[in-house]
Amino acid sequence: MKSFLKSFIYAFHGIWSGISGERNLKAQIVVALLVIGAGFYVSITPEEWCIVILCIGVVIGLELMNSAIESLVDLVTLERKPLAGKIKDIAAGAVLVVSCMAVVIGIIIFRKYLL
Ligand SMILES: Nc1ncnc2c1ncn2[C@@H]1O[C@H](COP(=O)(O)OP(=O)(O)OP(=O)(O)O)[C@@H](O)[C@H]1O
Repeated sequence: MKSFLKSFIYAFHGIWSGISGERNLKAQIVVALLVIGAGFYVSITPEEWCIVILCIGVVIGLELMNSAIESLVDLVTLERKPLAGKIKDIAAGAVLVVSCMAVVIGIIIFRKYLL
């Protein structure tokens, strides 16, 4: 039980260091808060809330993973190497794919309330 609690504390510490160190993550959290505010404002349905929360979680979770991969690459080498750049670019690309998907889903959900 104690180690379970410790893993939670380490995970929260990881989330906090990701947020405090990464500009992109801060921006994504601001956008997520705006979307949540908009959701309350236009009273989206429970099903729409599930989709919105899932999108926010996936984008922020993947961004945290991207930060971890960037840190790992920097730990392995701080020299400019094509493979290091490629790894960082692929990880950033994964965030971009999911972010675009979240934007499209957001437009589909909020469109009917805005029109
Ligand atoms: N070690 C490296 N070797 C080659 N290219 C790199 C390396 N590190 C980063 N890059 C390239 O720079 C892009 C941005 O990387 P990153 O966000 O880590 O910033 P940085 O270039 O290390 O500088 P900073 O951390 O100051 O923003 C990567 O997506 C990659 O294309």
